[in-house]
Amino acid sequence: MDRKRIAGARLSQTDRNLVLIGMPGVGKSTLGVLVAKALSTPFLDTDLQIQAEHGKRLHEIIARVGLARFKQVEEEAVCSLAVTGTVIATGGSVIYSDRAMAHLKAHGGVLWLDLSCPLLEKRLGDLDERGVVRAPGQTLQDLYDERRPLYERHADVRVLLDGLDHKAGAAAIVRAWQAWKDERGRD
Ligand SMILES: Nc1ncnc2c1ncn2[C@@H]1O[C@H](COP(=O)(O)OP(=O)(O)O)[C@@H](O)[C@H]1O
Ligand SMILES: O=C(O)C1=C[C@@H](OP(=O)(O)O)[C@@H](O)[C@H](O)C1
Ligand SMILES: [Mg+2]
Repeated sequence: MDRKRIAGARLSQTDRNLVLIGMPGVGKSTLGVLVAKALSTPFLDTDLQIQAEHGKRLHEIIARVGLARFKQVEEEAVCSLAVTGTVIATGGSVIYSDRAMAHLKAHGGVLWLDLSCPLLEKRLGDLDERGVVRAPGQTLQDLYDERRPLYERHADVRVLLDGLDHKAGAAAIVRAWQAWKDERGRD
């Protein structure tokens, strides 16, 4: 379906995308797949789209083009999405782009996956190997403090994942999604 048709269409409730945002390592990509399986929807990971377009890993793209350009690349990739009824895992830095977030929100509900910073720290290895949009010397805690208000601002719902394994985390997301739709009178 092309973007014009989506923009002009009245999305039915089931057409809404379920959009996952949150810090790197919180589980958007892995839990997103489980949620898509549970809801019998397609799954799309914007990071994988960007990697496939460039034929490179994210940290290599960031190293090559720099942080500012990477944010533009991410914004362009997100703004060109034209899917419906899909679980979308975003990259953790997408919330720096108001334009990307507006595009995602126009066609979806946004769930912020949150995990306390010490738990996140335990889970993540070398941030440089992972490829994270951060200034030199910025710690994970610094990044969490910087981004928390942005995730909060852009999210329709926050899902706290502390103490939940993959299965329980995915189930919590599905519950939060259904509750959000029920609250808004959606199916
Ligand atoms: N609920 C969870 N409990 C334990 N480990 C998890 C959980 N969710 C994700 N992980 C692990 O954390 C790592 C990062 O997950 P990933 O989905 O890549 O995060 P993101 O896409 O948000 O950066 C992966 O190794 C994944 O298996
Ligand atoms: O938070 C970030 O700065 C980033 C997170 C990555 O995705 P995940 O959130 O899936 O790790 C990826 O988009 C990119 O390397 C930048
Ligand atoms: Mg991911």
